[in-house]
Amino acid sequence: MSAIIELTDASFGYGRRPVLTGASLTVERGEVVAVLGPNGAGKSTLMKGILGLNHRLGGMVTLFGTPADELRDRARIGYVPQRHTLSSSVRATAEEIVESGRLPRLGWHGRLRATDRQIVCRSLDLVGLADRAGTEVSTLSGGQQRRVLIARALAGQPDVLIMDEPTAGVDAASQHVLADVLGRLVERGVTMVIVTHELGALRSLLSRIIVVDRGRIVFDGDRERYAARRGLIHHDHDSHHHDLELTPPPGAVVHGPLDPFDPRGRTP
Ligand SMILES: Nc1ncnc2c1ncn2[C@@H]1O[C@H](COP(=O)(O)OP(=O)(O)OP(=O)(O)O)[C@@H](O)[C@H]1O
Repeated sequence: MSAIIELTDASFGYGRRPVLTGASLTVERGEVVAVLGPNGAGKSTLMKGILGLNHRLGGMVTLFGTPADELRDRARIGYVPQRHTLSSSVRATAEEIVESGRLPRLGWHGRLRATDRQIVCRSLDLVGLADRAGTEVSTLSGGQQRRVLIARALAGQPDVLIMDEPTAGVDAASQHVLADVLGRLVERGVTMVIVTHELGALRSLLSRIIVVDRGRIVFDGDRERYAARRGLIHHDHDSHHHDLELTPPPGAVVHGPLDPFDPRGRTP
């Protein structure tokens, strides 16, 4: 069976400016991959690159065995963007928001049928918000809104869920609830790529860890290998990254030739 995501020497950026270069990686069905790295390293750029939301400046992206540009069924990839909560001006219930995630799956008639409604209910249930279906989202907490957005992505029945910092900016209690939600998805075999600053409660769920630093993938391995190499990782306490701020450790996976450009050296 083909890999869900396959990048071969891929470079992504904005306009013609490269931000992440020489990225090669494969995500197989059922894997749960964390993407770690300091602020501005290029983690979101990597996610957006996979989704085709920025410019690919080189290399190949293959999704479900098809070159990304030729993939018709975009709904196969669920995406929960970074720092995304719902605006207080959104007047919709949790259920209505989750229903909107079902739109790409509706037939020509464009109406929700009984099976669609069941999927919407199940998605809300999976994120622990079944009892809030009729609640206005603007009255929900930040953590609950994030869960509504995860449910919206799930309602599209994606083959892979890409989440950019699902636990960022929510309180500790909500972080644990979110980790439980992700745990339930792992039990169901949902393939996930999760950008995160802290492995924290997610650690036990992960099958692989990828580290991005200064626009390069500098580590790609399982939890054991990551734990073994962590000692080689240099901590920077000025950063709000609790897990790491690193320079490429010896033997790290660095694809392609070293790149002279350093995104952090640039003026915004
Ligand atoms: N839309 C954009 N247009 C131009 N440059 C951008 C854009 N988005 C990000 N960048 C630049 O790309 C670089 C990497 O940013 P990116 O958001 O990918 O990092 P990140 O690792 O996700 O950081 P963080 O942990 O802070 O979210 C930064 O220098 C940033 O300024």
